Amino acid sequence: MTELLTAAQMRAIEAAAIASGEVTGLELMERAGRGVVEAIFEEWPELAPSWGPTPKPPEYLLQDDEEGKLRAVVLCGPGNNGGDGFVVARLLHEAGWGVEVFLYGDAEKLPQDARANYERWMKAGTIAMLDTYLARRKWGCDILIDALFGTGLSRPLCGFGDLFWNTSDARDCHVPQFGHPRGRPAIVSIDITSGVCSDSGRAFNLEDCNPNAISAHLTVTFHRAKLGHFLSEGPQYTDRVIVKDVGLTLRPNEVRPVVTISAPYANWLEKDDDHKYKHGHVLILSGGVGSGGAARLAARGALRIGAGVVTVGCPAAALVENAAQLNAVMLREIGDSGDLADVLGDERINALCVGPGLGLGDRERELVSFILGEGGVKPRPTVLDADALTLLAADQELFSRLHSDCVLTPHAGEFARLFPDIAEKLNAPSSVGPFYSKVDATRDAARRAGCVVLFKGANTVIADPKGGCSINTSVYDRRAPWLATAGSGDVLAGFIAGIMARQFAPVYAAWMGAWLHTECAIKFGPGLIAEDLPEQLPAVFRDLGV
Ligand SMILES: NC(=O)C1=CN([C@@H]2O[C@H](COP(=O)(O)OP(=O)(O)OC[C@H]3O[C@@H](n4cnc5c(N)ncnc54)[C@H](O)[C@@H]3O)[C@@H](O)[C@H]2O)[C@@H](O)CC1
Ligand SMILES: Nc1ncnc2c1ncn2[C@@H]1O[C@H](COP(=O)(O)OP(=O)(O)O)[C@@H](O)[C@H]1O
Ligand SMILES: [K+]
Repeated sequence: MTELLTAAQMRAIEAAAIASGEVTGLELMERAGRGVVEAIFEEWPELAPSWGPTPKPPEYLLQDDEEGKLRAVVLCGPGNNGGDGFVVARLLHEAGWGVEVFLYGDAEKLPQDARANYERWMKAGTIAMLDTYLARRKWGCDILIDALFGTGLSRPLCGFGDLFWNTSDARDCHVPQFGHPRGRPAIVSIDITSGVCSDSGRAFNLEDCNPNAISAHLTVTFHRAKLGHFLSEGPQYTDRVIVKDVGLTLRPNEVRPVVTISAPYANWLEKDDDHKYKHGHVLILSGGVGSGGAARLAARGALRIGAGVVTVGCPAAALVENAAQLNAVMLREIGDSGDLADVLGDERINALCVGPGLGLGDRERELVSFILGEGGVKPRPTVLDADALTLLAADQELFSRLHSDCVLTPHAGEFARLFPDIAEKLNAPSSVGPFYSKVDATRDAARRAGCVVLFKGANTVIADPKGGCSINTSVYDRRAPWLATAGSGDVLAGFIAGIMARQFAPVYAAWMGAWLHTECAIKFGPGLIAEDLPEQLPAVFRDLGV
């Protein structure tokens, strides 16, 4: 589990540390710059001063640099991100590199600590204006440091993205051992790639200029990753994010950070030596003839994840079709709410899953309404997905009966139907940051619904009504785009219902279900179809030590 911070939270942590006398701003900046240089040498060990024979620089560099030095270009902005850049320039220079620094903005207006590091750099080298670098249209370096803007960027930039498409010496820059096949230098962003909002991951866009953000091979951030590294377009602008410790202590009483979900403990998932009903009984409602596939996928997911018993309920006409496809999963006729009341008379049924392939007719509305307490039925932990979400979106009275043991699992389209105003705010073009993020939207939705909301996508955000929020990341080393395949959401709904049947609170069931779902996709790899997902669980459990 890793905490992810907003720019305001990071500033508050830094300010508290400085105010307490624990550290000065200047020392923090020095640690940040040192962290960047360390990360560069860790990422490309052949560049580190202690690494064996001096690496041979590319030929074009030898022409204008007889000493055969490695070269860095550092682009510094007008704030403290630029200050970090001056520190990196100085440290690389001390390590024997040829370093050129270009400044965007007015040196006289640099904030105090950045100004101090500007002065220190000026004793070692020179500074030119950024325009001269842009006009040169040559990379002229092995590593380019993006220290233009960090967490303080609040308005769109124009023109910096162009730098990466108009450079004539890109081919000459090809240095195979750096592993960048497009022939660019290694591009390293300090804190966050300039042009990306650190709270939302959205790029600051201006209509006439595209792209507006820098694309980096590596981003080095400090203390904790920022939300923008994971959300929205943020991950598209960097291949990797490394977090460097700068000696700050997070004060959890002062900030309530969003967390990334990590592997559940094995003992949470282990079963004790008890009988099947002690491991819970899930009821999944299915649609009519020809529409049972989604419920069957959910049922398979619920059973594999460890529910003791799983039952699918369907109309009489669909019994034969479902019976032909189900073995370990049980089957009951549920035509209307009377049938549902009979089945729910069995108190051992302790988790419900409703929505996948359900349908949108009167029968289905009646069933969802019954599950949500109409007629006095005891509310049980319930996953509402797919068609159940569409029914909720169309019926305010139904929506108002959601309770704290519900989990809503919308994808972006369902989210927009359920929470149109929130989705509009999330998708509205905006030029002033920080932008409203998927985290903000999911938190607002959970507060309104009064239950857990799991907002799906490459990054799935899970929020509870009290503001607790976590992200199941599926980017960087957990990338699994092949999970976007028909029916995979149905399996996820089944996973969550199965975990709730094992008596985990809805929010834990949501985050464990989402994490295991991605893990199953990673385990299988490309070519995955929804049916494959539950079948990966035994191997995933083995890896976890369950
Ligand atoms: N505060 C601290 O003590 C530390 C800060 N650190 C660094 O400082 C960064 C944050 O510094 P700042 O808050 O100064 O923010 P930035 O350096 O990200 O930039 C803020 C500056 O850019 C200007 N600006 C914003 N949008 C602009 C635009 N579109 N065009 C032109 N100018 C624009 C602002 O008016 C402000 O002057 C972090 O990302 C991190 O790299 C690190 O050195 C660690 C210590
Ligand atoms: N690019 C992606 N990378 C990783 N996971 C993704 C990506 N796109 C979608 N997913 C995941 O795939 C699942 C798709 O669910 P959903 O949209 O409900 O599909 P369906 O209705 O076909 O089952 C969700 O769990 C979602 O988080
Ligand atoms: K930056």
